[in-house]
Amino acid sequence: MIKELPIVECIARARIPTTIDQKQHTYPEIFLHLYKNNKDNKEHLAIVFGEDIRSKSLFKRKHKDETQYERLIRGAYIGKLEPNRLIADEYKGEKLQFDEETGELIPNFTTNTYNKKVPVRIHSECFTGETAWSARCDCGEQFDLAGDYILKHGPSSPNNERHGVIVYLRQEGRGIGLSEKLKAYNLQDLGKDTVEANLLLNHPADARDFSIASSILLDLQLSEVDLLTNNPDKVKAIEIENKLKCVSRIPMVPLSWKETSNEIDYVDEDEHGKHHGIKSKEIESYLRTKIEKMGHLLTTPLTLHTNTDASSKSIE
Ligand SMILES: Nc1nc2c(ncn2[C@@H]2O[C@H](COP(=O)(O)OP(=O)(O)OP(=O)(O)O)[C@@H](O)[C@H]2O)c(=O)[nH]1
Ligand SMILES: [Zn+2]
Repeated sequence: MIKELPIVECIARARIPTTIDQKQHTYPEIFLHLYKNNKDNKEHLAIVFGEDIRSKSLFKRKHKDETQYERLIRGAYIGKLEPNRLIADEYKGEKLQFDEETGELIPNFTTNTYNKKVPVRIHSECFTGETAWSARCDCGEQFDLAGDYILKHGPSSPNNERHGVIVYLRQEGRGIGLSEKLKAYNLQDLGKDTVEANLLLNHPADARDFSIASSILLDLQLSEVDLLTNNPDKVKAIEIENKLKCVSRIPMVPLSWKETSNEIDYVDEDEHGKHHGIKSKEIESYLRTKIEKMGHLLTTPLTLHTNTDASSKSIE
């Protein structure tokens, strides 16, 4: 069955110098792409590692009279921005060419887009976990791990720039929004698990739609990805026949499980050789529910379960 894909358009892109990878003192630059789409009115994002991964819709000429300055300002330029630069489509002997009819970029061998297989994380917004230090979930940790993974394992170009993408979807609370998620948290404190709480509020266990992520990856002209996730639904949801393939799944093992699992080789250790993951009774129950009720592909460590039958279960 051919999936009907949302239409996405990258409306702006900007270079972000980062604070990540501090141990190696390389501080890589990333390129933040902001998208609009025809399905919801949210501004979804792609955090792109690799200057030469190019968004088709960003580079396309908006109209015949679009000026070079307008293109520079919305981020549709090659090379680097520097004071007094005036031309977006040319840089150090490279020149973009466009189809006169459609305004689309014509790929050529100097200005081609990077289209090899890259690691990708599809991440859903979580204000509580990413901003408010919540120990109820591992979203902040997963976000950081995805960046660390790309910087260690993403394919590199001759200038040592790693390639990968984090698609950041504005689907707070698995799509139910922050206010409903806060109500769900109160239900969880009343003894319900994360799935039961959603259902009691008349929401599905997971209200998300990952098709916008597929459209964004296709717009970035990627056709093969390694997906960083434990969620089998995401793998199924983002694949598009003959266009977008998930070649392999990279498990996201919680850092606090590191002592019982040797699956992470891309995280910096502290001076004592330790990693510091989230430890709380809430995260235990959050992860347990994901594994037992949402089919997440994690091998459960013994400490996670009170009942011995479940404790020996290996789901992968
Ligand atoms: N409704 C609800 N949403 C939650 C709760 N805890 C976290 N979330 C949301 O769950 C989403 C986390 O999703 P992700 O980490 O991207 O994906 P996932 O389905 O957990 O799968 P992974 O790729 O394995 O991490 C975010 O939108 C969070 O805001 C909760 O208790 N209830
Ligand atoms: Zn979260």
